[in-house]
Amino acid sequence: MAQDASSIEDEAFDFIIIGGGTAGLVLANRLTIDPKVSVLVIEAGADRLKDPKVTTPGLVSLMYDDPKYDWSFHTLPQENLYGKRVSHSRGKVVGGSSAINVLALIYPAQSSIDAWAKLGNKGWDWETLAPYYRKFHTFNAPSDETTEALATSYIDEAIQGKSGPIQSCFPEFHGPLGKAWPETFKNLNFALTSDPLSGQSTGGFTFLSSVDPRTRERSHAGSAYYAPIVDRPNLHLLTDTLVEKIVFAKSETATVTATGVQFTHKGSCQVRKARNEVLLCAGVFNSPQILELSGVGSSKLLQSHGINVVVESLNVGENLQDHPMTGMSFEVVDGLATRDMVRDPKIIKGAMEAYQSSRKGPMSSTAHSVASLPVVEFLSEKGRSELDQLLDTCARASATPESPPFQSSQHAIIRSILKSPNEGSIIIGLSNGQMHFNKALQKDIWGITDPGNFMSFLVALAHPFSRGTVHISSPSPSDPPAIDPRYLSHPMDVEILARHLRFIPTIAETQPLASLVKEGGRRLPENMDISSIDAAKEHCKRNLITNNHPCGTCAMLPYEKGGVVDERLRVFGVQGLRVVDASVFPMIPRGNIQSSVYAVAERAADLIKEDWQ
Ligand SMILES: Cc1cc2nc3c(=O)[nH]c(=O)nc-3n(C[C@H](O)[C@H](O)[C@H](O)COP(=O)(O)OP(=O)(O)OC[C@H]3O[C@@H](n4cnc5c(N)ncnc54)[C@H](O)[C@@H]3O)c2cc1C
Repeated sequence: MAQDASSIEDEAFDFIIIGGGTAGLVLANRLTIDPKVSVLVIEAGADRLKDPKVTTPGLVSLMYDDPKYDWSFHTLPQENLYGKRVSHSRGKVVGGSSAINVLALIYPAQSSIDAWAKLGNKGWDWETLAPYYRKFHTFNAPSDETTEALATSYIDEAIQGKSGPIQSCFPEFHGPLGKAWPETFKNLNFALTSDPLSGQSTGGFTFLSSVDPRTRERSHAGSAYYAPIVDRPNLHLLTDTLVEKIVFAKSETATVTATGVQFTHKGSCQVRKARNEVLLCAGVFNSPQILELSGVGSSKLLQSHGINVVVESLNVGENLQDHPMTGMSFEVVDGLATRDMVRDPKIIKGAMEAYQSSRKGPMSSTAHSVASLPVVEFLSEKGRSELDQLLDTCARASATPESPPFQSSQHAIIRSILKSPNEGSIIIGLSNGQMHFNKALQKDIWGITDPGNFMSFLVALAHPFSRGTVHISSPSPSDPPAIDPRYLSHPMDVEILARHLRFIPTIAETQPLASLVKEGGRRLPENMDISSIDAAKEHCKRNLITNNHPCGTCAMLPYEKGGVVDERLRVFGVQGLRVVDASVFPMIPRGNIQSSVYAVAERAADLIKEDWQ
């Protein structure tokens, strides 16, 4: 249970978990099933399990850029985005980013996960991981009315999770937009090919949400993995506590072992010992930061900040990947209700009352329409040869003597995915409200500042070539790390994104969605020009945001290929230390990544238990 550090003054623990977020709480739950195993979780944020902003799906955007919930990171000025600093929310509460995300439960393509094995990680292929995508969740079937309206009969119940902690369900509140979406993609010859959990699908569909259908509240690592076991005597959680560094011991034979964790709690600096292992689950930006602050990283960088080098590990903080996203908004026909209507306080009041009294209405759900497509222009014979030419030109432009060690094998995998007509290279989402892609802060991107009601199309690159970095900016644990995703630094990324962007008007002009777009209505951004590829590329550069899926900064790869952890997630060069969170993904999977974080953490729990049997 959550407690004061003074009440656990002299204790050592079998495992100390740094970060009570998505992956950290999966480990906490699974490891403490054995009452003989003691676990301490240390979380920088507060316990807000009962906070309506966390629990109510429709209130999600109120948490962004609020330090009570959000680390509110910003990238360094991005060279290819005219110096824009892209804002990155990250959950700073019990449950981590799963407590503030937009609840989309989407599964990756098989090829995305098989890529991990191809890169040298034995046992990390789809076949091994598929059971873990089922283990973390329980699927809840929709009503007949929803099955009909949102075309959800694609669900193959045989492959869905039956007893996992996270609850998945479809929204029972939906309007004409959600209904029109799957039908529109069918009319574009992009009907969903199979249940996405098969790893084999492309096409447009209604996706599941991480919502508990009994309460219509968010189902996240905090509510589903931690809250039910809060009374286990072998589990301890310290909240509002910032980890400063991992403590190491060096043996006579120079073996380095993680022996504990140093943290600040209520203004005092303290250390707790770990008998077995320290499990670093602080997320894609903070995990590499904590390794570097602890002396694990590039000696050149650490020495420049006056930090003692414990283990030289050149790849910490490298290999940062994300799904860059852009899009546009279309005004909808008069009378069609969208999220924009919440600008009227009476409507918010009514929606909140409906949610509180019967768990119904707009507050009970978030966006639920998505599609995964290949580049349509590249499907013809002419298009295929254009793609080959582009790939060759871009490969020449990006190959430099300083190319990172993982680049050529990762790029070969992306090339083969792009060339397959059965793989999606983009995720297109629909949001029922206006969006402002040229803004930097999350709250401004989602702000309802323009008159009128809109629908927005979001286009996110599923398989980016660009790779960035995150490194400490100072020796102080309180200073945010320097985040540099190097968005669009590989020329192929903007080529793909621009082509998909130009496909949006075709979607908007296809029935039945077309009948919901206002004739002669406004479009955002105003004066948008995507009439040529070059103009569309310019739109991408000026209107790029993140789809919030950064990963890869403590990559699971062979060391010489750019790895930080091995295939049992153990940090190279150190005993008793693993990383378990989105930072270990060697390559970003297609689609939203929380399902992969849960699956990886479930598998990690099994690996840890196996090693300590
Ligand atoms: C705004 C947003 C929307 C998203 N939407 C979706 C979506 O709809 N669907 C989807 O699939 N994915 C979504 N994602 C992505 C997904 O939620 C994350 O990738 C995933 O939850 C990350 O899990 P994690 O375990 O790696 O890190 P986190 O869940 O972020 O956990 C890290 C934890 O470590 C703690 N921590 C960090 N540093 C320290 C320190 N020094 N001391 C103590 N504690 C520390 C943090 O406070 C946090 O609780 C979204 C993410 C965001 C931010």
